[in-house]
Amino acid sequence: MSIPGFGAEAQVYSETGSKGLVEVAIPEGSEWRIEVPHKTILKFKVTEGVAEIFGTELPINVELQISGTKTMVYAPIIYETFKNKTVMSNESEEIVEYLSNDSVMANYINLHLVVEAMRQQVSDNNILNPTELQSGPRVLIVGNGNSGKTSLAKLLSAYAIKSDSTPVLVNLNPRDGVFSLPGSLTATPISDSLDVESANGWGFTTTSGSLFHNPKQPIVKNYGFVDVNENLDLYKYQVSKLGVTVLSRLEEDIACRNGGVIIDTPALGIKDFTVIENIVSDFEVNLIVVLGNERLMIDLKKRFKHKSALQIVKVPKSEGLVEVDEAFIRRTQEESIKEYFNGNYKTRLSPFKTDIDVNDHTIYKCVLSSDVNSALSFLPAEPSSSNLDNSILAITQLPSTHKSGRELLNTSILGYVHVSKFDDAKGKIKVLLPFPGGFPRNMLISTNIGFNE
Ligand SMILES: Nc1ncnc2c1ncn2[C@@H]1O[C@H](COP(=O)(O)OP(=O)(O)OP(=O)(O)O)[C@@H](O)[C@H]1O
Repeated sequence: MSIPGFGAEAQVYSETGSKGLVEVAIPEGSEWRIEVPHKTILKFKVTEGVAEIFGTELPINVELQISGTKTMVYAPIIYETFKNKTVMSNESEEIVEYLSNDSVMANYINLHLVVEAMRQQVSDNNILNPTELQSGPRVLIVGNGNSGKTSLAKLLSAYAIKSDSTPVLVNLNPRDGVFSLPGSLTATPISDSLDVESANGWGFTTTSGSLFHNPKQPIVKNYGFVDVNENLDLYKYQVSKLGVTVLSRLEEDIACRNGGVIIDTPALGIKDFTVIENIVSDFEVNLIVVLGNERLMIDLKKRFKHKSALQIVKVPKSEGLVEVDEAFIRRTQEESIKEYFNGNYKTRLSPFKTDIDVNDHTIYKCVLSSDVNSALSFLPAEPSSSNLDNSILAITQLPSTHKSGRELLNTSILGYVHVSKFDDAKGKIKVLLPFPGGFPRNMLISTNIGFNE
């Protein structure tokens, strides 16, 4: 047996007696890495000690279910020499799981402590000098694709909650859809724990029913595509509008002001410097965290050398990162869309199907940069079954009385509906709403996000 803290060897305990139940003891500082395919469910519970998934502490003796995910359970402390235990029922050959003591979590925890110290300094100042209020750290996470940016954003958010801070989490990766659907850019004040069982590990937004975790309420900007290069001008525009909203939230809300901002991004390299530069100025970023890319850190330091207040640090990438292919990403997006309307095994939602008359609504569509001269616009959509069936429509905050598509650029999104069928003859759209109620007479945007029920 190895000594905890001294390169403890991974150990998976054998059967506990009941069929299919396996006990796993996770040594302090080790990770239990798990890959569960879609449609396969892994049930497990922590029976002793302390275990967390990207910073979110798992409850003791509560069975959890995860599916369609690649993740890890981390044991941060020694608990009675080595007894951070989980029990899992693993009857599927397809689940990959192993223990590893090669973890970068200590670096990430240190990063959290640095960020938390910045918050503490700001909150002390804001108590002592209420006339000269400062804002907490605005942290931008950048790196290559699959470098662990989202995992680090989850971890910094989860640890911030544990430290009683309320940061605003900004997701600028339209592929993910955080507390919203893919295609959106969101900013969400985080004051309660994340739901590790949800489709993408973040959790639910507000619903009509009760939830196990407090729902999070994001401000949502519609981009409408999953790839930032589909319409880079529109992407940058929406990012800057979101920046204005976030900074004004910080002005108004002292808890968020002290908590600062955590920004997750799509894969960005030095060739995307203008995008990074825009984000830095839109969100008044004062700390850039580069994930495992020395060259990018050095290049950013050179380019930003005129900004003395901007710190740029590098943290290592995890060895546990797994390649996630396009098919897996698409399935995860589908699962999060399904969850948005129907909930999951713990939270059953009651989506509502209704018909709306196309003549009562104004529908605009997102445009590809390659299709138009000015990419900064939404164009009136010609409703037809070929472009509306099995698609997602965004309901904007703008009443239908507004007649200009230009104003759509400055509005936010109330929510999304799914179009299952458009009846060309009758001009009726069959839509699925997340919860019952009248369909708002607001302007609609047809997105490029498709979904088959
Ligand atoms: N230590 C770890 N052990 C096991 N899996 C991990 C670990 N860290 C991250 N992962 C998984 O690796 C995958 C890629 O990580 P993540 O999504 O955080 O990267 P990313 O840089 O945000 O990716 P992208 O650029 O595609 O948005 C995810 O499925 C994540 O859950």
